[in-house]
Amino acid sequence: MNKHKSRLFKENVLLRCINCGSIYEADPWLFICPRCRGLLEVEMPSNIEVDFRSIANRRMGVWKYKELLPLGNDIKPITMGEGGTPLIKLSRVMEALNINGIEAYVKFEGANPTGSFKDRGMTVGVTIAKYIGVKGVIVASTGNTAASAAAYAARAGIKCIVVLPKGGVAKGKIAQALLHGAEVMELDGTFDDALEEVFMNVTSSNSRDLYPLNSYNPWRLEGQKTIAFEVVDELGIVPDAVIVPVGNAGNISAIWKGFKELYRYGLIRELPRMIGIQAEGAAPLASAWSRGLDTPQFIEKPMTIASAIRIGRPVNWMKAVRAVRESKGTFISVTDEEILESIKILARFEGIGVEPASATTLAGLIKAYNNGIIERNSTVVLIATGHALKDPDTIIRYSL
Ligand SMILES: Cc1ncc(COP(=O)(O)O)c(C=O)c1O
Ligand SMILES: N[C@@H](CCOP(=O)(O)O)C(=O)O
Repeated sequence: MNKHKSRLFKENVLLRCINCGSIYEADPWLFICPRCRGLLEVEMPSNIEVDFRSIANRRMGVWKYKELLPLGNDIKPITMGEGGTPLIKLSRVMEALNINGIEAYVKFEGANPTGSFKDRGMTVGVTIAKYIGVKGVIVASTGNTAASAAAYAARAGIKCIVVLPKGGVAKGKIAQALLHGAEVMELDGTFDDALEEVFMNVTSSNSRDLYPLNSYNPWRLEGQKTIAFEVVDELGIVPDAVIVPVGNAGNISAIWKGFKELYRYGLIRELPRMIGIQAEGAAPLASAWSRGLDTPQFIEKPMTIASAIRIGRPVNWMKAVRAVRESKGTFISVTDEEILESIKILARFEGIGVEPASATTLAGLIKAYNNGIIERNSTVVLIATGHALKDPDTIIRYSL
């Protein structure tokens, strides 16, 4: 029997506060800077021995890039082969929309085991939860985080508690959480209220029975940065722009972190522009951006048909604003009508079925092209975050 437990984190992995820059030792339970209450981000070691060619024979997916993840090399992951999602070139859509001179791809995250990009984060987050020996995991959710946490917790043999905004979650996602045995609690209020409840409970309690896996947990976001790795690995170039739906704002931050790390390790020579898309009724970041404000104006009652991104107080707003600013990108808002139309276009012209939040990316591309934000001869990747089957009611209600 091996008496020495493998190290949870690689040597020289640290946590850095994104607000005051304080540095801390890697700690699975540290989420917020004790000095200034800013969010933390994982700082990877300054050099890493890996390049895309040396791992070319490995199976695609999150763990293909294990050298670029903070977990110790001997840690056994809780995995279902997540990641390695298709990168689908758009052709008929571009013709139909008369968008010329742009090469556009959809990174179809709906092909993950539970049908959304959250699986990339959960494989890392639940692996940590299992290693540290908690009884279970806890999340607030608009649905996909819940479905994913529930499935990975089931695979790890631990509990999962999900707190959902009552009436605010698409049916497919609630069904998944229940199917995988999660304890589902509904709260009268918004997702933001639910997240605050979970956050306050976890941080104010001394108990370490339940491990929180929302995106204020910087370790979970490490799994999501592999979207950037896969895009470069498969395309063979760095796209000019990456278009990402923005809700709690963790994913755009994680993807940008992934690109920056590739750059820092000398694996790429350019960086893409990050374009974050919000739905008009839930656009604290896009509306602040368009007014030239530094901080978002939070929305008490966010409203959009895209329930996954019906979020008024994005917990990762500071990371996301930094990603967009550093990358010389932008935030854009799109209407519900534009979202519905984009679902239909992707489905009819390319056979790609996405949930409403994901369709913001095509709506955003159309706007960005029409406004000259994306120039001719650009290569653009749209991150289609979740599968159409997540939200069948919207498809039927709007006769899509
Ligand atoms: C399908 C889907 N797309 C986009 C998002 C937005 O991602 P983020 O919260 O990381 O901004 C979410 C969840 O928030 C989601 O479930
Ligand atoms: N859309 C999300 C909202 C929660 O985001 P998280 O990244 O903080 O978990 C969901 O699916 O619940």
